[in-house]
Amino acid sequence: MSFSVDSEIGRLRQVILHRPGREMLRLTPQNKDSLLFDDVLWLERAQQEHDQLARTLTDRGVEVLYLGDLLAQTLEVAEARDFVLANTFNENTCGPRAAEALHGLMQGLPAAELAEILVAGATRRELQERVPVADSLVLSLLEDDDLLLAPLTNHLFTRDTSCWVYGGVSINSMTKQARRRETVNYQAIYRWHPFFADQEFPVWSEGLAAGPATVEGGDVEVIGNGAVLVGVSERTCPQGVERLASRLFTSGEVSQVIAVEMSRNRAQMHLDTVMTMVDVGTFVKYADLGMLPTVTLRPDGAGMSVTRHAPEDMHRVIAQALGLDDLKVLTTPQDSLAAAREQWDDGCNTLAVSPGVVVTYERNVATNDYLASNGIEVLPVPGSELGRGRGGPHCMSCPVLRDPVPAL
Ligand SMILES: NC(=O)NCCC[C@H](N)C(=O)O
Repeated sequence: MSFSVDSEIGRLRQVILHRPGREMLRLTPQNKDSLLFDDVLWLERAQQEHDQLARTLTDRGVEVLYLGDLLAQTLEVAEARDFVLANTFNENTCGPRAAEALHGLMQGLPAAELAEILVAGATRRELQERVPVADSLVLSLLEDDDLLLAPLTNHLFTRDTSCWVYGGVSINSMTKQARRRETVNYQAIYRWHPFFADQEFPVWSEGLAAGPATVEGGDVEVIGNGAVLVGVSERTCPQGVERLASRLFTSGEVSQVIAVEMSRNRAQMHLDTVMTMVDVGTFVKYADLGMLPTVTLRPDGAGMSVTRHAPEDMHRVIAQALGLDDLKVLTTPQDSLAAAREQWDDGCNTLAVSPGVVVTYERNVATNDYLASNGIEVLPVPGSELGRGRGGPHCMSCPVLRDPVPAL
């Protein structure tokens, strides 16, 4: 079988999710900001909510692959384990003394236990109980409950760290320190997990190697017809977009990339926090986003052409990329206070399971009603706990396989 995501809305067949786990128990009022959460969360309830998201998908025939399982199975492969450990426990991250001891300890753990620690992180106490290290300056300056290995609380948002674009995957270099180690885990999974290792597919970005040319998957929307929409945002920089575009153009699979120039702020950290595709030629869009400048990149000989468009042309530019005269843009009629609240709660962050059928957070009542009144089938899921990390169904899902959208 091969993997392919050639639209945002084709029938979803396979998706990677991450069920929140013990990493969330590390969140405190003191560290939540650096871990990119707005509050601590109640893990059991978050897991119930997440299970309901997964059930909603499986009820629609979607196969759910869990990141925790993929990582554990990957770590059974010796080369994968070496790669992950070398990029997690090394002299730059732990200092030479602790790195040596921890590397040795982790090499000996069963794969499932190691996978759990890599995501949940580890405190000085937890590590010292297993392998006492007397000569580490790094460990000696930590308190017992300080985290030497940070928890990966944002693995929950599987969309961002890797994203499938037509027949290949972009393993992304992440902007925020709290998310950089997620990339290590995905690089190992895509290279060594038998599910992926046995297949041929292009890798548009090899993760860590992209360094400061950051792209996050929440900014990448595969709108179809050989086009990709990418937000230039708080998280995705122009260098990253240009690099991704040149790889996509070389493959011949993509004929244009439209970069959307966004403001840089946390509430709108990725394009999918303000705008997602819900049906053929149809987007849901945050009321106060307005019209944004866009830049169209197209292959041009060995290079690319770069065409800037005024903000008022935003919808027309996207429509033309889809071969349409205009877009249908669904913007919930509500005052800007209500609109800002629903945007904060990921009202526009929908995950399509097929054209015109989307999973959304149930709390965004006005947006959900508006979508339904425009013929979109809404599958609401709870998100009171999950939403504390500022991501909705689109952020929490990495589609690996979608059917092509049937011709109208
Ligand atoms: N695509 C998305 O918008 N993902 C949400 C990511 C939330 C996460 N707490 C972050 O700040 O990166």
